[in-house]
Amino acid sequence: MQKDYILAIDQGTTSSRAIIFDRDLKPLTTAQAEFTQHFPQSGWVEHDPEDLWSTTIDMCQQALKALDINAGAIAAIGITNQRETTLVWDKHTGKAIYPAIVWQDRRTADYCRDLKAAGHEDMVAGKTGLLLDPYFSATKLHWILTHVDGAMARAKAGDLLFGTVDSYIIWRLTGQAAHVTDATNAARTMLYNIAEGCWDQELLDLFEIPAHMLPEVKDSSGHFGTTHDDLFDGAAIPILGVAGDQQAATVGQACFQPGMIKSTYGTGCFALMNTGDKIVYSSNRLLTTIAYQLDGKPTYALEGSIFIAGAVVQWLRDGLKIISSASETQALAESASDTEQVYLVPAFTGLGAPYWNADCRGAIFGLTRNTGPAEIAKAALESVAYQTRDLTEAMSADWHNTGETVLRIDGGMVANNWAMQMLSNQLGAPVDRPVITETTALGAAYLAGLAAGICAPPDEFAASWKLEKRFEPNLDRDYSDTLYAGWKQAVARLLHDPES
Ligand SMILES: Nc1ncnc2c1ncn2[C@@H]1O[C@H](COP(=O)(O)OP(=O)(O)O)[C@@H](O)[C@H]1O
Ligand SMILES: O=P(O)(O)OC[C@H](O)CO
Repeated sequence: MQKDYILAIDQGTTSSRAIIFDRDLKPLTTAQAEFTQHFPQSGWVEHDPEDLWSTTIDMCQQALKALDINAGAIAAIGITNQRETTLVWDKHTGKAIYPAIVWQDRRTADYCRDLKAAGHEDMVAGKTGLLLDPYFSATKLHWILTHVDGAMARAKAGDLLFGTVDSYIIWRLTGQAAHVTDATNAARTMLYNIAEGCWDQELLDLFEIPAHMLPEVKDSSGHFGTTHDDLFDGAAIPILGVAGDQQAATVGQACFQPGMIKSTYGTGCFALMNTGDKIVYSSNRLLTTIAYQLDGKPTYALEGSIFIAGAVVQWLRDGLKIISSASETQALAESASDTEQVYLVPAFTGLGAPYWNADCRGAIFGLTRNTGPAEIAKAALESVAYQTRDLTEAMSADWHNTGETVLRIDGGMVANNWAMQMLSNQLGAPVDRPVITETTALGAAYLAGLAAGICAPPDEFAASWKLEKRFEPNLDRDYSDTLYAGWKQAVARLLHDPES
């Protein structure tokens, strides 16, 4: 049978998606299902592993049906996923021993504080490129092993396996045959030495993790396993591409040259700058990570992670109820008074890069009797631009790039022209929106297609990247800087900086 399609699985924080691409990487159909978020205690976020699996497999079946094709026509599967989220399962029964602890979960904040106080942060950061924060998998995995009855003993006996979401989905897709991950996902666990390209014994000792629970780490494009006969009418489909979702978006945006930046605006915002084969350690509280690994060679990136971007717009809709759909924010911002300068700092769950403060909470500054929904909506959109400028300023301080920086944007929020224009004004640089904004799935499909021999090498793929709209700065630079200074002051007040 002619194998004309690539199936990309995007297992995200709030939904699972399956997208089928043709051989030219044109998306043909998308199936998407949301699943329940569990918040058992303040600061805790969990997913039911069965939900992650069942929505994923159901969406694959639904996409095949929508396109009316047989699974046998799929040449390869590419997987991309919410990163850091931690699962532990029994290798004999396949059953997870605890819900998936989601990347947003802050339950290990005290443990991280203790490890910092004991002086481990420099060693951890030096090996992993990450900060000692609950965000990453290691402290979540330690929590499961030390809080679930008997878990540590079973792990030591070799009965339990650990994985990020990609590993868990592959384990199930392959009928429990493959326990693998890729280097980009491994780089988010805080157990992986990004310079040496291996799990690190000193880190495993620190977090008390038995090495044999860990998956084998592979290139982002290569053979991860083959789907089990029972799943797709007997078709054995090879899984040929895997990358964490922000890294997959970096690939989908063809940010293959050092200095290129992509920024994805979904629930949160994640900006990655390619730093080539150089590991750049941040002096400005950014993360160092692996952007992708091809032919055994890692390409590194600096990453800025903002926890709330599009979610602030959801809050306007579901919390404040001043809009009924996200797109209304554009007209509201356009109609807002020029003389009111309101700042909204959306620290609903603390602040991520470059502040890394888990304890602060959101605030609105500058309210007057004239402040209404339009000014609040404008301030919400502006907060996304200011937070991105925080990241790009930190990136330029870490990476002394002489060329012009262009930011490639994607994610649901980039549909908002007002917000993207504001972003360009704040950065004082062009902002490029591509024709395909489903770049995460595109990246996963490309990695799979590359290994399948269907897709062209990276330089040719990069040449096929298509611009839909470029936003250029159109506001006086001094005025933009004054607005940004106001934002910095608002954040300083929130963090109780005595200097503010
Ligand atoms: N026109 C718009 N203006 C502002 N925000 C938007 C707009 N359209 C979507 N969003 C925001 O984008 C987010 C959805 O983007 P998406 O990439 O699907 O996110 P995720 O993959 O994280 O669920 C939502 O938080 C939504 O509020
Ligand atoms: O699932 P998303 O798109 O919210 O992405 C989550 C990130 O991978 C967390 O690091």
